[in-house]
Amino acid sequence: MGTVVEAANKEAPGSALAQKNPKIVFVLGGPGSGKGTQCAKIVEHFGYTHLSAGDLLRAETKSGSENGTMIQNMINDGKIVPSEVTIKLLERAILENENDKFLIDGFPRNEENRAAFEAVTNVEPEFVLFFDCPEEEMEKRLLGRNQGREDDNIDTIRKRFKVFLESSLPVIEYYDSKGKVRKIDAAKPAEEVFETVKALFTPVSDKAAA
Ligand SMILES: Nc1ncnc2c1ncn2[C@@H]1O[C@H](COP(=O)(O)OP(=O)(O)O)[C@@H](O)[C@H]1O
Ligand SMILES: Nc1ccn([C@@H]2O[C@H](COP(=O)(O)OP(=O)(O)O)[C@@H](O)[C@H]2O)c(=O)n1
Ligand SMILES: [Mg+2]
Repeated sequence: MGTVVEAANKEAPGSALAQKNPKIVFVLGGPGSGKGTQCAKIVEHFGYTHLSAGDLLRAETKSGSENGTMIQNMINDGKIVPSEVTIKLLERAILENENDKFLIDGFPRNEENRAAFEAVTNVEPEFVLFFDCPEEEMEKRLLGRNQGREDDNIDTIRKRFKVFLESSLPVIEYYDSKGKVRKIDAAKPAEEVFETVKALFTPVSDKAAA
């Protein structure tokens, strides 16, 4: 971890990303909690750009890049890809886009992700959406997802749940201690979940006017 963070610290103050200073919302929750589904709705209503770390990593495996095989193997085993790789993809996607509001879905997924991103960008998330959903509901959704994902099989799903509990929940706890977490009951139907989400993105002044 040291090397990524050290390198990033050197880069941080004048980096292109730090200069752009984008507005960022992290979207977290277990596999199958509905992150991608809710992000699509937020994009539609609130003009954010959705960046899914998993989608960026999957695209990279198909690009024939030197890291492709390593990324594919880690995804198939439910493991978290080294931060350096994921952050480069996120950084590029943010800089390529003229929008300055981003939903970063499925990142940071562990302490290394979190610390390295903070060091590179010097950017704090506005807040962190946490989709809270029971494991048995998430398992049911993942087994029914039908997006042709190689990691949506029961063996890999179990590994992903373990990684979520051991590595991702501590990141959520970290942001919770800073008062940044907006926890949402994600076990309800998607439209009902979005009603709660919507309230978080609607400015207080608009709510008063409505
Ligand atoms: N609230 C919900 N209730 C039931 N099914 C849902 C809900 N939200 C999403 N789904 C379905 O569950 C699966 C996983 O959702 P997805 O948004 O891909 O989750 P994530 O990105 O957190 O893994 C998809 O097939 C999606 O259509
Ligand atoms: N920050 C991240 C996000 C995803 N990933 C990898 O990509 C896989 C799929 O992530 P995803 O966010 O698309 O998965 P879901 O939570 O949407 O089901 C993860 O299980 C990890 O192997 C990662 O290594 N680091
Ligand atoms: Mg997803």
